[in-house]
Amino acid sequence: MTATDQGPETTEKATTFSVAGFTEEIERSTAAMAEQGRDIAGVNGEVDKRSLLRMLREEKAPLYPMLALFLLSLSDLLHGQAFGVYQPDIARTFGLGPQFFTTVSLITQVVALVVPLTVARYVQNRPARAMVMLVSAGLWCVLTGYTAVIPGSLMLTGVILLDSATTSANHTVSGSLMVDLYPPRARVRVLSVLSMGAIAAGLVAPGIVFLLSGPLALTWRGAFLVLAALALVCFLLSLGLRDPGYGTRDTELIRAAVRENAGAVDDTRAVEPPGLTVFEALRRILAIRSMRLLFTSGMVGAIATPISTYLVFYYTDRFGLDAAQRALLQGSTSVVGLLSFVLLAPVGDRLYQRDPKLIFYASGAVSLLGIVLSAAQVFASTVSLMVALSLAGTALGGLSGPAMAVGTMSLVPANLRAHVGAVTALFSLGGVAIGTVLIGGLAGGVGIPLAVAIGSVPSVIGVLLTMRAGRHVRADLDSMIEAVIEEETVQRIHSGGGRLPTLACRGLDYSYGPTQVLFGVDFAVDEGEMVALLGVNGAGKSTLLRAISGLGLPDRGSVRFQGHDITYIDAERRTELGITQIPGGKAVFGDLTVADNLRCFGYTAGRSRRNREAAIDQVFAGFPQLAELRNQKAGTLSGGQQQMLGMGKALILRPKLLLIDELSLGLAPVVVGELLDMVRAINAAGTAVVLVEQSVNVALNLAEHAYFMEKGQIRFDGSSRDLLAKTDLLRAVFLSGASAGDVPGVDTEERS
Ligand SMILES: Nc1ncnc2c1ncn2[C@@H]1O[C@H](COP(=O)(O)OP(=O)(O)OP(=O)(O)O)[C@@H](O)[C@H]1O
Repeated sequence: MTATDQGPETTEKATTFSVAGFTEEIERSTAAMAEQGRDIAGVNGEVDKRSLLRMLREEKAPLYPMLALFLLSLSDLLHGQAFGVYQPDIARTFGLGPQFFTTVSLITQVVALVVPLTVARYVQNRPARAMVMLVSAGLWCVLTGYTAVIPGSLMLTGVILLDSATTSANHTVSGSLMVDLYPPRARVRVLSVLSMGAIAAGLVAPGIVFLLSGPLALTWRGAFLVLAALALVCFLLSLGLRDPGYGTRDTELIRAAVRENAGAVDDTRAVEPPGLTVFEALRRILAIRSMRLLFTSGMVGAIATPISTYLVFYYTDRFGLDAAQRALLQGSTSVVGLLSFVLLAPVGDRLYQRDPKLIFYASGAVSLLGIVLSAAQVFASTVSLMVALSLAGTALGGLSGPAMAVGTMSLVPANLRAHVGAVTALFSLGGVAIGTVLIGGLAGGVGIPLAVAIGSVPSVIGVLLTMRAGRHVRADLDSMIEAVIEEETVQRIHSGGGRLPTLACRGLDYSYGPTQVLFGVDFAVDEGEMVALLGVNGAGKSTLLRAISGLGLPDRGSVRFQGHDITYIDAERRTELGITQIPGGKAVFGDLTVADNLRCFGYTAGRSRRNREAAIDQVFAGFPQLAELRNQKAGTLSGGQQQMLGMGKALILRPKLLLIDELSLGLAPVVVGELLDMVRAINAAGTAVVLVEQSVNVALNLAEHAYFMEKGQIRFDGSSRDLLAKTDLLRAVFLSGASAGDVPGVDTEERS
């Protein structure tokens, strides 16, 4: 539970309900396992001083996957390079102008947006990342080979698009696969080695292309054939790459530790977490505060992306650099980048292991320096100064690059890590689009030097956001680890024969914008139970219902339905799972007739026409008043009749959990009586009910189990009878003037 200085300190527990034990068991387990979880996840602050090779040997992490990942990136690079270099020759052969390539490139941008999200969703609950990479690499061979004999521009378009799709698919899964292949403390160094490999290959690839077109005098078709053969070699050598499964070297080990702690041998998962849709996965990732800041930082920072293109033009014009000199500058940048990885990546790794937030700060500092150096280039008076400034920026990149990439992945649940790249691409594409217009406009208007200086401002804001993200990283890593422990504890409780509550909310924090209104709320409802949720105006009752029904997302904590984590599941999917909410006073479609309103609920339940009409007849039998008004528009009904119609929703959907907000508000006692009879009948048929009420009488007459909320916290969790004895709590409700009824145990004097 979140410690907070707001609101009351403790929850009074008057009676122990079976569900209370559930939340407490999870609380105990997460507290007991947190330190071990951090240790397994490699974020306990201890720096592992073993050499990479020794660590990999001791932790039984083979080198082969690293080699395969390198070969696949090499293959990616070679065929990409070939397209880049031979584009003008291909264009000449088919009589194509730059228009053709810019149009195709625009479509590839769309592909690059759609494919990552689709692939990330595909692999979310399937360890198929190695397969995605190998299929992509296989297709590159075919596409590169086919390009050698390509007949015309139509097929060329197809090849370019398929190539872009497979490249995006490959990039989407590679980082997440590497993370699962190697132990947490080796990851930054493994990624550094792979990055160095990619830079080295980037230096060699142009040489190969030069060799093919220069000394060997091959046409572009011949060169593509040779490159296809090289890609084939890379593909064949990588065929042994396998997906080890999600979280095998972190979250699965934490789960095993929880099992061991519980003395359990059975590792089956009785309560499978429901898969998330793309939208739900995005919501899940964006609910992580540091990730939200990082994505925003990425978007804002990307505004400056076009600056590098303008700088190239600027060098060329100002210092008259020819192609060879530009290539030399490019080559030296790669060499400096390589050195930077060799020398600085180990420092970044140590910083990350000591405290992940340090790498966020270091990354911010490096970027800030990079921005200053890049802006200073436009004011350099000589080529050598300009080159020195450009290289100085690159020289620092190795410090934070790999550690930031690993740190970012570690914040996200294992099976959603492939989504990180996809979301990053989405955000930065927005930034690039803004930057293209902004920097382009500025360069034309005020000249390149001033445009570069002004364009650097968003980058500085991006840096500040990255540093701010660093402040939340520790808490977010802990939440991730806690969620894994909680998930496994639920499995243990279930497989140990324990009962899972119908609903269990744990440690819910909820905010509207900057205002936090729920503070560490624990709330559970047993199977078939009727629970009253009481509290004064503004205590947070409706907000809690929002988090349960999926109308709003908590900042922290979990919502479980029959053991399944549904915290980030869409409201409609919750309805399908069996959660229905009847919101106070606004439960109907005013423009539709009574009968059509009921039919709408029937469609939601996906019932057959016959069953739907039978269920509607049942509602009319329960509320004869509604039967008489069946063809009247719902908006013209009285408040009580509208509530009856709303209640019809529950009769038709037959949920497992029914949430009712303010049933009795403003209604005549006789109407309330009728509605309550129906609530009793629904509950007696097996539906668990949460009744949010301000009328203490109504709630406590109906429910045996009651919660009392105050200032966003649960103040009381126990039997209604015991709550009635808490006159100090109930007085607050009365003083708010919400109830007119008499409450046994609260005399008139106390109420005044
Ligand atoms: N959409 C919103 N935007 C901003 N603040 C909100 C919003 N909805 C509720 N709040 C605030 O959140 C707090 C909790 O409100 P909530 O409606 O959950 O309380 P409640 O216990 O259900 O009270 P009531 O019975 O008055 O609805 C209140 O301070 C309220 O002003």
